[in-house]
Amino acid sequence: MMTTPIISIANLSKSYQNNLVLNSLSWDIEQGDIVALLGKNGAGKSTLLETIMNLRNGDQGELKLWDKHWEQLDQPTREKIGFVAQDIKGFEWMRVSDFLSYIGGFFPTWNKDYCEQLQSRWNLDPKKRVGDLSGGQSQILHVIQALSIKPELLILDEPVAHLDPSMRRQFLSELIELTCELNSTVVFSSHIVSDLERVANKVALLQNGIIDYYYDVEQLKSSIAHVKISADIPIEQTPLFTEFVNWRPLTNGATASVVRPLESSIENIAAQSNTNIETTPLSLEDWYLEVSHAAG
Ligand SMILES: Nc1ncnc2c1ncn2[C@@H]1O[C@H](COP(=O)(O)OP(=O)(O)OP(=O)(O)O)[C@@H](O)[C@H]1O
Repeated sequence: MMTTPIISIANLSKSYQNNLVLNSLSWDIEQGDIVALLGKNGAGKSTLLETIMNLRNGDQGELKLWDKHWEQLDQPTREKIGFVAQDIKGFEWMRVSDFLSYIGGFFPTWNKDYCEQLQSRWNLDPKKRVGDLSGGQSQILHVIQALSIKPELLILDEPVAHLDPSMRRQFLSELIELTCELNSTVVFSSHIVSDLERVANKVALLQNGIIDYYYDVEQLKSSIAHVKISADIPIEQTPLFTEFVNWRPLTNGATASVVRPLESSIENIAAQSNTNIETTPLSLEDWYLEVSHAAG
């Protein structure tokens, strides 16, 4: 059954002076998905997420949330969206509890009890001043703020960037568990592959100004592999092998990496190309290295 995507982007472009950051990017995100948006530093993740949030304007293209342009979204719908920007400053003199009640005052959907539960769950001291929080605690504060409206759509720009490695995974998985209880759709950016494992069900890779890869995580994990093709002669990459990158012909075959789910099975490809193909599974980490290397 076809459903309307919760976020629908068509041919979105955005440049800063001569720097083309988004290049006719199209992307649909379905209701209920937990999407990890990967991309190198400077790939344009913040630009994309802030454009989705209507905080930046694209130069061209179309963006719809719940099948409506921003100007058509009514206030109750806008209040179903939680957003955590990358670095948030301000209100430094306020105590955590005062800050949260102040912000809560702007949202009819604010759930005070839930907000307090989250503060104790993540050990955020309500008496501390916002300006005295560590980078990680400040991120937790803003995630609590975004969750306290029980959002239907939650957009997080590098939500765990300031947490130490042991906390990153734990906090992210608790956060996603909570959003699953709320049935929220979540998009979070990161440049670290291990952040998405066991947390996201979809992975998107932003590079060269487009969503170059967008797959179901499990489907992708079961497809990606390093392959060694054996033959009597060097094998060049042909149109049959579009899901492969880093193709290297050898005197007796070739090596390459499968980086997208294959249209046909490896056995079929081997039979069609009259070769023998050995595969070694790739980790998502290796996949990310291979695809970003291939993109240059
Ligand atoms: N306001 C701005 N004015 C000019 N250039 C900008 C502006 N904001 C971003 N850029 C440039 O656009 C590109 C993309 O930046 P963006 O912050 O969207 O990337 P990112 O993927 O979020 O990076 P990171 O992972 O480092 O946060 C970078 O080259 C950046 O320098």
